[in-house]
Amino acid sequence: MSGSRYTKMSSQVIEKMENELAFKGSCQDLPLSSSYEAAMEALSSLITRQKRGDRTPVGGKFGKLERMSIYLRILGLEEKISGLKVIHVAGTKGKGSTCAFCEAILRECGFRTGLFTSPHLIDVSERFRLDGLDVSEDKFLIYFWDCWSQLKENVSEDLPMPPLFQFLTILAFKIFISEQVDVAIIEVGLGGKKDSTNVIKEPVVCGITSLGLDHMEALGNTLGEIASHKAGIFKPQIPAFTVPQLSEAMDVLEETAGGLMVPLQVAVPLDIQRWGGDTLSLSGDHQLVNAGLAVSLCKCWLQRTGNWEKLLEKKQDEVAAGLELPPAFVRGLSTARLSGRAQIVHDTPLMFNGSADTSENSGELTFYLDGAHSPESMEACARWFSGATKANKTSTPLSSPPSTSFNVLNMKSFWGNGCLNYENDCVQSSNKMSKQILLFNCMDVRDPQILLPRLVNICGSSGTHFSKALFVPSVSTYNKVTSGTSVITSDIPTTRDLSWQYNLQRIWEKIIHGKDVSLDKSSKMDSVDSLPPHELLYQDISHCSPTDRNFACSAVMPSLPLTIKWLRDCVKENPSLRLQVLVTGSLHLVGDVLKLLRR
Ligand SMILES: Nc1ncnc2c1ncn2[C@@H]1O[C@H](COP(=O)(O)OP(=O)(O)OP(=O)(O)O)[C@@H](O)[C@H]1O
Ligand SMILES: [Mg+2]
Ligand SMILES: [Mg+2]
Repeated sequence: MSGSRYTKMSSQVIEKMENELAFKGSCQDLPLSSSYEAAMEALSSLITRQKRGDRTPVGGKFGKLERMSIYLRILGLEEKISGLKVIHVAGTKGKGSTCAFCEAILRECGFRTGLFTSPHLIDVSERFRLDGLDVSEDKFLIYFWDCWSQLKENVSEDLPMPPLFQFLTILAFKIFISEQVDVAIIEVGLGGKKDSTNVIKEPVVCGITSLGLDHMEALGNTLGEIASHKAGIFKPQIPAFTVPQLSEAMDVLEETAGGLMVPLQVAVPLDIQRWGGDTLSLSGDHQLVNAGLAVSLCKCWLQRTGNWEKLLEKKQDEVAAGLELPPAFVRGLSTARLSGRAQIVHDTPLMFNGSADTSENSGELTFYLDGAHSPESMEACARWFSGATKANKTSTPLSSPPSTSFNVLNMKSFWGNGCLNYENDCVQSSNKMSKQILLFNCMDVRDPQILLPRLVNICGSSGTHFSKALFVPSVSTYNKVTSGTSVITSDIPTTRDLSWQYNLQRIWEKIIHGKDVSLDKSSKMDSVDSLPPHELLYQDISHCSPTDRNFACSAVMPSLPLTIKWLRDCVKENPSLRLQVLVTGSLHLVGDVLKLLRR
């Protein structure tokens, strides 16, 4: 175990460089067809056309977990998985965040970490992190093609290639085992009992995050049924933690735990007054619940692997000085990151070092990105957005944003508690006219009749009102796995069907006007002329009229790249404007926006 990573830094750095070189060497031997794009093509071929909730087996005579075991055996991984010291996390909402907190905490404690989360936003490699960083392309390619070719050699009618998520799970195990991580933090894909990740037989500890109604087509219609799927990750006598739940869910968790002699405890949400840090790196009140769970999971993991006492020995002074948590925990909770969840991106022509300041000639454009797509998460998202835009109005604490993986000139991006700006920006901001804009899309399996009113009501109850809503199709789809370098064109496909977006708009207008409004629109758009005039954004809500052809409260936008350009042009044209754009409803949409802002 590399418990004292920091003291051995120099030799480890050398070793790492040697490894990377060795990797590069072996990559050069890969045939051209084994490039990253080819890997994406291969992955895309694993996407099953099966509708969610359709339970007919997608191939072969074996059950899903049975197949997982066979694949792992083919790859020689089955035995080795038991050597991984796993934290396994299921739940409806907060899995990724909880896992990200756990990863950062244990890395700060000095361990080599592996983190497997889903879904990804921009590039599939985001799903696999080693020591807090997305797996490098070189390593990804080696492990990917290794798994791919071995499985391809062994497929048969009874045992076809695994579907996408199963393959990605196998790949995660392959990477973490080969890279000899000290801890593997594994997020369940869907449910628990039947999830591909549930081949883990003896995790160190299990976590169940907030439970709610989602994926009912696969998991059942009641909270109890859903809880029963999630509790399917419990293993005999292995400790488990959850968060405060409704009794309908908690009863089922307790019952399942009882049957397996699982000691199940409820982790208390983090007390922000007493935790010893400044701000959590992931914002929103709901993150206190996730952080509390992560603290319990990590503490348990450290105890069960014999490292808790060691950690206390080293840091006893600080802990004795009255801090609630060991300093490594505080550092982890203050730095964990997960893109597209309550993420703020300041899209200005300013550079990070502030040297190219042209903002006086331009308005401000800030994106608030949150991939919420279920009713509960939409509420959490609404509360966060209201709070974050308010915090900005009163120009509260000014601190430097944490560093980010983005390194682009015209974008500042960070994860924070609504503390948006550097000092200079706040002064400039004070005389700008703020407008809150919604940029929304959701998949047609979601119910916008629930999502949109929730968003409007929660925001409204804290005084946040959207002056406009823009409905736009996402660029990426479920049919293709793309890489971060894949091109997003601004062309509008002539055949694009926007009827779903018009449907969203109709629901929106009904919420705003309190009655049905008839829309006389063709559901196809094929020209840039279809973009609304910039004035749409300047008018205030009192000018909105359901009879106005341009629907002043909302607009359907023909393409996302054009929408971003349109927003940028709007603020360029109007220096006194400050647009705060909430992007939500779909992780695809959020990922696409992030991708477009990066360049
Ligand atoms: N504890 C929570 N309670 C309610 N909503 C939450 C909670 N944690 C996160 N969310 C909301 O859910 C969204 C997704 O968060 P996160 O990625 O942590 O969850 P997840 O369980 O991994 O979700 P997914 O189903 O997308 O994999 C966040 O953007 C936020 O809006
Ligand atoms: Mg989910
Ligand atoms: Mg997730």
